[in-house]
Amino acid sequence: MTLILENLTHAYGQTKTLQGVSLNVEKGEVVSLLGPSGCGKTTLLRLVAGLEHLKSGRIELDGQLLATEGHHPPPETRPVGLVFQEHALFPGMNVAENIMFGLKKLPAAKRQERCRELLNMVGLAGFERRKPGALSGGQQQRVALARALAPAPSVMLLDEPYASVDVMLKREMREAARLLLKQAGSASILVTHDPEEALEMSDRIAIMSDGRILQVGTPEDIIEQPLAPEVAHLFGEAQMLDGEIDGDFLNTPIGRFRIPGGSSESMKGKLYDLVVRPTGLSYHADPDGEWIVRDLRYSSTGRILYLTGANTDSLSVVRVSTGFGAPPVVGERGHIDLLDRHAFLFAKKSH
Ligand SMILES: Nc1ncnc2c1ncn2[C@@H]1O[C@H](COP(=O)(O)OP(=O)(O)OP(=O)(O)O)[C@@H](O)[C@H]1O
Repeated sequence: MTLILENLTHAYGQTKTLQGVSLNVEKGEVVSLLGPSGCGKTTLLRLVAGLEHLKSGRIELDGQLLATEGHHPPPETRPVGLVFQEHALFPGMNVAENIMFGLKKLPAAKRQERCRELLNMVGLAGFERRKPGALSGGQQQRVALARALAPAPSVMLLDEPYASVDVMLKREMREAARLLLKQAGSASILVTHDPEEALEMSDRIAIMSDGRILQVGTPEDIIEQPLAPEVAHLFGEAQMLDGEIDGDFLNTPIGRFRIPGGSSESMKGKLYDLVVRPTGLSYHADPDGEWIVRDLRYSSTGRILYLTGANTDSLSVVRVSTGFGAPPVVGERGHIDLLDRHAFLFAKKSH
């Protein structure tokens, strides 16, 4: 076990930012913190980096205490590499000088050897003498990654590093960065609010909300077995609907759905959140059906149908995934079935 965060709390004045966060990150593992703006992701990174003082809890690295209440070693003494969105390369230094900045303790020959190695790793051999201003955004980001990795830190912290990169480049950079981080063997934490980025980059994802971690798991766990509506809602174009159990059906404002396997006695009359992805529903045409096809869209994984309830005036749609067979006709009626996968019922908490 490399990095252990234990029951961390933090507040800026009266605002509680972290409320008892615990997380372990193994050597060579990439863990993403995923959650909405303001949930405390950056604060968690800043605590590990030493840019904020911990109010309570402890941070351990390789069995050694790194920080706790009253013990805050300064950032430059921590074996931590940082990559932020605004990559903060030194504009007056060339690429090689930027990368070698954290290697001052090494003899010059070793420094240059490490710099060459890193430039090869990030695919920028030959760019040594360029100034950051003469590089593309993607190249600057790779230099920032090389600079952070140069001293071989035990921990790498990345805060929305690809937020300003265009979509096509983003995928390539994420793949390359993940391989580099795995190769470097650091315990890495990546902050993002983009579920796709978390899925592409991570061995595990920690879903955060309001200063707490709601769930930690592999991408597969998080997608297939979400433990809270907020978690289920993040992935795969999910929709969240309020509903009340009525026999074996869930009545929602936009229509009713049969519950696969029926409802149990204890569910009857209770309020639920239904979180459903288009892939969690199936459709078949039926002139007596309770749903009307309003629109459809082609996607790389099949067609998405947009349906409204035939017995409501609501124009709110439910999205249903179908295959590539003959498309339904706009205006036709049909049935929708909730499937066992990708449709999740969560009992509403009573207040
Ligand atoms: N220096 C500060 N002083 C006071 N409040 C702060 C400070 N930094 C952050 N906060 C507040 O703490 C909360 C958590 O902020 P934090 O930056 O950790 O969230 P985040 O999840 O990283 O958000 P984002 O995705 O927008 O960067 C927010 O309510 C924010 O307004």
